[in-house]
Amino acid sequence: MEMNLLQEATEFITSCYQELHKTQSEIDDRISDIAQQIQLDGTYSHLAFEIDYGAKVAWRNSNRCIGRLFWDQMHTFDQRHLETEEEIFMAIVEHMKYATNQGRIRPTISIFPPKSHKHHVRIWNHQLIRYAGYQTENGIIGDPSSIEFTEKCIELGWEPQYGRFDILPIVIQINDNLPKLFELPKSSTLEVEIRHPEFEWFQDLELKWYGVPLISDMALEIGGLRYTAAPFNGWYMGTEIGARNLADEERYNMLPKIASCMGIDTKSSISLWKDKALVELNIAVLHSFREDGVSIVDHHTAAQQFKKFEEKESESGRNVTGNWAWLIPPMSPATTHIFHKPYKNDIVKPNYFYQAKPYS
Ligand code: HEM
Ligand SMILES: N=C(Nc1cccc(CNC[C@@H]2CCCN2)c1)c1cccs1
Repeated sequence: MEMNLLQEATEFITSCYQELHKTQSEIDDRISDIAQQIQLDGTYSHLAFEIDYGAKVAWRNSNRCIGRLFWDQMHTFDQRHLETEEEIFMAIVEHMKYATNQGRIRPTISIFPPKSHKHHVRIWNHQLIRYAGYQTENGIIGDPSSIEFTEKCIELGWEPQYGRFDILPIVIQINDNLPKLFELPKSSTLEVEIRHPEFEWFQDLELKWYGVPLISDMALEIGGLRYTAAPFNGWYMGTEIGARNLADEERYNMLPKIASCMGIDTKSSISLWKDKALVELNIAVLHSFREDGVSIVDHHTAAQQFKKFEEKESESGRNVTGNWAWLIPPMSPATTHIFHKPYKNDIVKPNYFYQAKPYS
């Protein structure tokens, strides 16, 4: 059933204040204060501790996330006072430097003004750091999943470089103004060159990936308010890079090349050449990040951490919700406990949600 703003706010304040061991009278006072704000203004605003807690619980409620053990250890940058695209871009660079931390990645979220009648902030990027993709007459260059957004950037004046790993500009739009483009400084985009611990030839593939995954296109919903620009980061699980981004046929499609460099017959599947290439690519990703001191987790360790999360949640008297198809890793899924049990995919708020693309 559809809840109105006051009902959503009441539900959030009640659960948030109870979990923070506040008194019933504090809850009642806060709710009547919010009711007054909504009466007067049609909306309300969160206190700093409410928004910090809401962002953490939204992570705890993210059914597709295997990394939730650390849900209460995230840094929140409260940037709700910022008004211009330039200020927002500077805050994004500050977030990236803080989160990167020379490789010892810190889970971090920056929260820009929520959607209201006055303003609506959108970051057009899917992730703050991502490689461009180009459809050219002799094939695709770069990341195929970025082709549409790259074309948009070029339309808005961005100069294409037609390389395999060109970092895209940040595109920020406020209300219906023309979106503004900003180039990221090199110092804010740590990258890892992929090499293999045994195969010398691996580095000749000239593969690399960026160190910090920073999702910037999801909306954070807390107590009925929608934060449409709230970029967040954690660290990578190795399979995201090694079993999807560099492996998928519609991404960098590296498995045939790796298998042939390994001298494996790729003509028939029965040699399991794809699987052998996949394992070595993932070994290379984990090895390179680890050797460069950039945080990363292998899918076995991540699954163990998720198990601990499940145990901690039940100790706290909370049910764990999850999306099984997303929680199992894309490599050797049945070697994790996740594969062998069901999860209820109920949607609980606060949470992070997809939102309509701001461009067509
Ligand atoms: C700290 C390390 C973290 C790790 C290793 C991790 C791992 C993952 C992985 C592997 C996925 C699946 C992504 C995919 O298959 O495309 C995922 C999904 C997700 N994670 Fe985490 N995560 C971490 C931190 C976070 C943080 C800090 C947040 C938010 C505050 C978060 C929120 C989410 C959400 C919302 C999804 C679903 C995204 C979608 O539906 O497309 N995660 N996570
Ligand atoms: N390790 C991460 N991976 C991650 C998390 C959320 C979303 C995504 C991107 N998911 C969408 C892509 C594109 C289609 C299927 N996967 C990656 C994190 C990103 C930000 C915080 S943790």
